Parts: sequence; structure tokens; C-alpha cells
Amino acid sequence: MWRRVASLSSSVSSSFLAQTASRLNTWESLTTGIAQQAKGVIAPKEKTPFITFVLGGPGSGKGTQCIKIVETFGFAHLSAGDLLRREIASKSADGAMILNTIKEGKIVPSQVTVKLIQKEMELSYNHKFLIDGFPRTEENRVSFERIIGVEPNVVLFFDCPEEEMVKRVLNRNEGRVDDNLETIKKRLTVFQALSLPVINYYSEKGKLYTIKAIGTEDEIFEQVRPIFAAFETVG
Ligand SMILES: Nc1ncnc2c1ncn2[C@@H]1O[C@H](COP(=O)(O)OP(=O)(O)OP(=O)(O)O)[C@@H](O)[C@H]1O
Ligand SMILES: O=c1ccn([C@@H]2O[C@H](COP(=O)(O)O)[C@@H](O)[C@H]2O)c(=O)[nH]1
Ligand SMILES: [Mg+2]
Repeated sequence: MWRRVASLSSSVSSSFLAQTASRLNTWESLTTGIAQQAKGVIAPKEKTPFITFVLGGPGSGKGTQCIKIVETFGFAHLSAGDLLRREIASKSADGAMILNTIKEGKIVPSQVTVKLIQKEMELSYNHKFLIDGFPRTEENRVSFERIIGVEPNVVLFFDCPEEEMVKRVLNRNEGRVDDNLETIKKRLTVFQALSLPVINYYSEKGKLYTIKAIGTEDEIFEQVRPIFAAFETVG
């Protein structure tokens, strides 16, 4: 819903609309949206999306802090890992491939993950998104920018020592197929090799906010809170 109506504005030119729709690859749904808006079926929503990528190693506390950000600042929380696990549970065509990839601690092809994120964004009435655990690789990042057509406003990096991450994951007890020592080691290697370059990229772009992810959940949230509070006052 966000995507279908976000670009609608009677004051923008048709060429701008065409460019925007083409970039987002949503011409069909956009024109449907215009027709529906004309009929008064849906209200115009002109807010531009506000996107936060939430990055950090396995067990660094991304999901835990996302819950607090949602409660305090009203974001929609899209966990890439949860979307992939939902595909496995629903026995979709990609389910078996995703399961094997997660068991190996490897990264699911970008196209699969970006499509799942795109679908959730389209369905959301919110315009503020927390995208948790994505992008994991430079290829993920480029793919998101190409398919969704927007860049993040904020990138959070939960910086946590490896031994603390391992301890947390082994104590998590949620029955995840990748919460075992063998897979955790692989995930940490993948994080160092493929995800840190993404974090460095956003650091160079001035979009990175590094959180020291050690201490109680509340103490860590007190580092996160001012980041979003500052954006709220800006409007
Ligand atoms: N500050 C903290 N101190 C101790 N334990 C924590 C803290 N934050 C989260 N945890 C616990 O650590 C575990 C991992 O946290 P969480 O699931 O939020 O991490 P994550 O970064 O989302 O991990 P993954 O990438 O594997 O999904 C959970 O059991 C959670 O309750
Ligand atoms: O963008 C993504 C996100 C996740 N994966 C795979 O899922 C697991 C678990 O992800 P969590 O964020 O820790 O829940 C991860 O190790 C990857 O195997 C992915 O491929 N791409
Ligand atoms: Mg998580």
C-alpha cells in the first residue's frame, strides 16, 4: 500500500510520475492507484518512505532492539531472516533452497530476499521501515537499490564482541536450525567477509550509527533512542 500510494500527488508532473513508477517498477499498480484515488477508494498518502537498515552480527541484538524501536517510534519491522523462515514454513518453491542456505550460514540470493521485502513494503500502510538483518552483502545492497529504488536514511550497526554473540545465540532457545556452534562459526565468518563491507560503505556515506551492543537491553536502547528522536524533531 505504501508503494502504491506514496508517489501519488496531484501537484507532480506526469513525467515525474512515469520516472518514479519506472524506477520502482510499479507502473501497473501505480496507475491502478491513481484510478482508485480518482474514485475515492483510497486516500492519498504522500509521505516519502523512511528506511532504516539494522545490521550487526548474529546475536548482536538486532531483533530485540527493533521491538523497542517499533514500540517507541512506530516503525514497521521487517526482519529478512523472519521473512525467509516464513517461506520455509509455508513450503514455497524456494523453501528448501532457503532452508539449506540458512543451515549452512550462507546468504540467500538477493533477488529472493528483496522480492520478499518489497512485498511487505507494498502491503504496509506505514512509511517508516526497519529492515532487520539486511543487506548482508554488497550484492544485497545494490539489488535493493535497483529493485526498490531508494536508499536508507539511517543504518544502525550493533557492534558486539564475538564471544558475547555466540553466548547469546546458544542461549536463545527458539529452535532455530542455525543456532548451533557449527553454523554460528560459519555465520560469523560470512559476517566478517561479506557484511562488514556493507557497513563500511554506509560509514563512508555518513549514514552509519554504531551502537555498542553490550550491557542490558535498556542500556543499549538508550543509545538508539536519540538517533530516532533527532529525526522526529526534524519532522
Ligand atoms: N543486551 C542483551 N543482553 C543479553 N542478552 C540479550 C541482549 N539483547 C538481546 N539478547 C538476547 O540475545 C539473543 C539474540 O538476540 P536477538 O535475537 O535480538 O539478536 P539478533 O541480532 O536479531 O540475532 P540474529 O541475527 O541471529 O537474528 C536473544 O535470546 C535475546 O533475548
Ligand atoms: O538478508 C538476509 C537475511 C538472512 N539470511 C539468512 O537467514 C539467516 C538468519 O538471518 P537472521 O537475520 O539472523 O535471522 C542468515 O544467517 C542467512 O542464512 C539471508 O540469507 N539474507
Ligand atoms: Mg534477529
